[in-house]
Amino acid sequence: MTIEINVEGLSFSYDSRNRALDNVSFHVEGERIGIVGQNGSGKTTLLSILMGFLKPDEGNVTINGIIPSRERGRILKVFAPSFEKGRLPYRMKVKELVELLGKVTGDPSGVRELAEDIGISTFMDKRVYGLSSGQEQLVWIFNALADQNRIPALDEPFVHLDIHAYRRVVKALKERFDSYILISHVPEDVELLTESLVVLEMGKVRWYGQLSGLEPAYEVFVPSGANVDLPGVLVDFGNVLVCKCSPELLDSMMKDGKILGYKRAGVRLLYAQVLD
Ligand SMILES: Nc1ncnc2c1ncn2[C@@H]1O[C@H](COP(=O)(O)OP(=O)(O)OP(=O)(O)O)[C@@H](O)[C@H]1O
Repeated sequence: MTIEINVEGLSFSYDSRNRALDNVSFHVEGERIGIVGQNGSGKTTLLSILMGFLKPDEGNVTINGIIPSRERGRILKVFAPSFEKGRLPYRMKVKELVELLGKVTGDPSGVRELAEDIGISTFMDKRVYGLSSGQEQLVWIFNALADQNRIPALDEPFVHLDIHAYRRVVKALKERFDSYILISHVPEDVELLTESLVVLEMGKVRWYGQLSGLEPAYEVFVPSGANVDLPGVLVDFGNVLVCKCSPELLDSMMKDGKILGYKRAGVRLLYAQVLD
């Protein structure tokens, strides 16, 4: 399902001193929407407004034609949000939550399969208060992915996850859902997992649009002694340099065998420019 978000002149303050969102306007449309920005840039606040948990001080917001501040019940029928600092019933055992979500969604076997796939079946007998941060985060993600009829809206879902859990969650998300909203401060996650993007900085929108419209760019890893004409050096590790690179330059450096590795970095470079 396509997600369409329209935001016009949105401002929100938690207190009189700081504006968490300051006259924000953007339009994004697509199946997989990313919201990226540095710490404190307003990502969670924006998602809380989109999901109807906070009311804008000023401005207009619609998501798939729904006005979240007026129609919270409707929003939560369409979207399943998962926040980084969520609240779960603390005394509940994980297996009780799995059973409950099985009943609520009417798909107990699908829900048990999801629990298995993302790895929470290994700590089913624990109560929520006894979970590690990563385990608790997995339970939150499980909660948001349990109902396949709702679109997950995930706030920093990978922060506490180890590489195995990260891979399992990404696989479950991509296999089960065509559409989702993903908030992250990690540009690589957004680049790999989304198609349409909003970049926030200090409560303002700095860029929005389709990732396909971004110029392809790479970061290459080069030994510092290599005799190469290097473009912008981003990081100097002493023995290895990380450099910004166009697709053409990457191609010729690869033919010359002069690089140790490379990765796609369109969003990272955009993000760095925005923050410069
Ligand atoms: N409950 C709150 N009370 C007061 N100020 C808050 C509250 N929650 C967030 N803020 C402030 O609002 C601003 C935006 O915070 P928000 O949590 O939306 O940012 P974020 O981009 O999600 O950050 P992070 O990547 O660190 O999670 C920050 O300056 C933050 O200090």
